[in-house]
Amino acid sequence: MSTSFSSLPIISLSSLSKASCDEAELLRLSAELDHVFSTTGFAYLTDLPLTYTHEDVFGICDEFFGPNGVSTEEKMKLAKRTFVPGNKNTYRGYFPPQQGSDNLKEGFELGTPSTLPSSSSPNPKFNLTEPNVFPSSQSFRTKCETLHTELQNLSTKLLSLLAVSLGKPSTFFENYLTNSLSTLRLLHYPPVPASRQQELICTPHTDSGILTLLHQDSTGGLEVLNSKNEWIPAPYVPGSVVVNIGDLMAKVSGGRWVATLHRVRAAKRNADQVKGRHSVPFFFEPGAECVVRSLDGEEVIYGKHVVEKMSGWVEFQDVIEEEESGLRGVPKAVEVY
Ligand SMILES: O=C(O)CCC(=O)C(=O)O
Ligand SMILES: [Fe+2]
Repeated sequence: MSTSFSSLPIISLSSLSKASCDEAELLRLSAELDHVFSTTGFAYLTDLPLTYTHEDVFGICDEFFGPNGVSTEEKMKLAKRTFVPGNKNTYRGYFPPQQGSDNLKEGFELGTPSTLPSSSSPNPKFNLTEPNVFPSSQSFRTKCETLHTELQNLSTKLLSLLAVSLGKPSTFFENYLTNSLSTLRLLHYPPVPASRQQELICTPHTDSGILTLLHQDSTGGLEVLNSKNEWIPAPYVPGSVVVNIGDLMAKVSGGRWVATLHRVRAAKRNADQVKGRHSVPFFFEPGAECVVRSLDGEEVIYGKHVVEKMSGWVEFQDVIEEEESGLRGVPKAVEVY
């Protein structure tokens, strides 16, 4: 159960960067993670074992979404097939703002830089293991791939700490790593007009998967729900990423950990907020064929779980057919992990 917290706890990961890690320190860190996931479900992680800075991350966003970034024409070449029926990519790539919905964000998504063996998709409309697509800039691609690799490594370390906190061997979640479908998502919420300040730009949701690591810019607006039904602001803490667990991991833990509701409201606008908001969630995901077992014995195939989660997404709708019959409507929802 989520508790009546009034701010998110901060956990230092400095011990993960040390050449030789003290066993007692790792046990303490594992207990700390267990505590936050059993109470708030959310925390800030600081002293990160990452080689790039917060500025580097948002520099990447600017390279894609900024005024000198990727042109609309090039973005549409990278758009998923739902948005551009002639394109090959179904699962990775660009998604444009959804006109007509209250959720005007655009995003660019990639999976692992490694080639994944193809897997029989639970739904023929999506190829979960398809290769990434990128704009022409090689340096943009390299930076995105580095970010993905480092966040995957960090997630791997967190998973072994979480395994220990459950009284299991540190390798307990190792089967999640084979052909992992983890997704790195660059997000841009365009600035909202003054009349819409404080309105929701990302509707309340829990993340559906295992573990999320979120880089957010300093715009603010992220809020997390506590047990008293109060929305607690989670502003940017310098040098941090926000970590939270998803519905599936809450289930894996037999309900010990909590997947907490969160949302984003448009921040009060000031002169330097012409860019809108950028955030970069990394969703740690097992492989499509991974059997995710809960402590209470339930099992789900991860690929099946993903496709079920997507049933509310715009990609899931038969847009091409609807377009052909002139019926294209407002999507039910945009992607939320
Ligand atoms: O943009 C944010 O800060 C949060 C995004 C988020 O919660 C999500 O994509 O699941
Ligand atoms: Fe989320």
